[in-house]
Amino acid sequence: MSSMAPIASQRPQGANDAASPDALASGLRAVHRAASELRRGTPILLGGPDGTLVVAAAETVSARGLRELAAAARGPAVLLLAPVRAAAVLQRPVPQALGAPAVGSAAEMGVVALRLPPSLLDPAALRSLADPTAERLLPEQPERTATPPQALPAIALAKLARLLPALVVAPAAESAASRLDLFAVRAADVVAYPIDAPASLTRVAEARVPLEDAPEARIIAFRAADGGIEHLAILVDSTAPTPTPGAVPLVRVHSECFTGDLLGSLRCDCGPQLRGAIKRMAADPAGGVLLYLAQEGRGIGLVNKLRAYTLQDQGLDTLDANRALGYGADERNFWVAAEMLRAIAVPRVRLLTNNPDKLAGLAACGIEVEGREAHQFEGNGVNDGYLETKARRFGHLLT
Ligand SMILES: Nc1nc2c(ncn2[C@@H]2O[C@H](COP(=O)(O)OP(=O)(O)OP(=O)(O)O)[C@@H](O)[C@H]2O)c(=O)[nH]1
Ligand SMILES: [Zn+2]
Repeated sequence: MSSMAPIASQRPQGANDAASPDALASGLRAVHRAASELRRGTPILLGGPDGTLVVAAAETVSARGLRELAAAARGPAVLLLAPVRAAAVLQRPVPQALGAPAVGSAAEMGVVALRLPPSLLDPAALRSLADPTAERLLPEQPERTATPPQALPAIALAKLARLLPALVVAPAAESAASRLDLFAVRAADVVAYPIDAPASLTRVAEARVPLEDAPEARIIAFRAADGGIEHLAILVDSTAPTPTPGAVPLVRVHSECFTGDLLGSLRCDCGPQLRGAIKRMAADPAGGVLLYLAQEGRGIGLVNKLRAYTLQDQGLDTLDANRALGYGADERNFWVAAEMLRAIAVPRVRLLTNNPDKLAGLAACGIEVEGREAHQFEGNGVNDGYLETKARRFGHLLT
């Protein structure tokens, strides 16, 4: 495949199939730009079939952003929160259906709207409502109200921006976009993003990078049309005495973990899994491929992972900490991995993992998973509870 050709070989059903490559790229770019606006505290417009919302992130919005939001609105602002966070803010128990939803189930998603009295339309109060690690006494309690249209895509956009899924929104006035120079994005592009972004990957660079445990390793970088962070494929040639090139390779799908991979954090098992996978691939007669995906913190981003760690120090486990922030237990999908494997002509794999969702996820994306090899490391005294939670609540396979 030419290095600049898009990899959109097998776009899944449900994506915007009629879209030309140009339309696809402009939709992706618009989502990425809207996410950046939210990250810097600026409101955006989110347009859908039932009208347009003006949207700002509770975590980042400034007093100026709130004034811009009010100027663009034709109705009162409400706060959108994920159901588990809303239940905490309202000081009510999490509804039964949400107490123990299956990982990745529809019950994990959802959105609740709260009316915002004027005393809470203030950046510090909004941050406190959004962030369970930054709670403080508020002058008033918000009340539940009707959920506006486009609430779900709005929450999805906050998650793509790796912000807390907590948004101040209001119905937008007709002329808001032109009058106030706010960036506008279509809800349909936000919804299609998780599938369209992997379909737009291109190979952008490749180099030989000898590694301590794999002297012949090569790294290939892939970039999506949104301009986001690149994903990497690390090709590990076999150093076994009798290599069998062409045999089904060992593949590890590894989500980035700054703390574990780079700093040697003892909270997780990512560092040993990363280095251990490369060592194992080099020793395997078939060699291997390690896909290093820009999906820090199971897709919630480093900042939210640090917040999740604070909640874990207060007694929650890794799964409930994600949910308390308003995120699902695992926000990843593995389309990116499948597209990268297709691009390097590896349609069949032996997968190095304990995670049954990775096996199912890759298979659902068209990769033939010929077998699984366990990739288990002993606890280190700090991560024992984390490993136990992965086995008990995420269903990780122990052998
Ligand atoms: N949100 C969150 N993410 C975490 C936590 N601990 C580790 N991670 C992230 O989890 C990801 C690591 O998961 P993977 O190495 O793909 O492993 P896995 O899903 O456990 O499956 P295996 O293939 O069996 O290792 C990385 O992105 C880490 O940053 C945590 O407590 N909270
Ligand atoms: Zn980790």
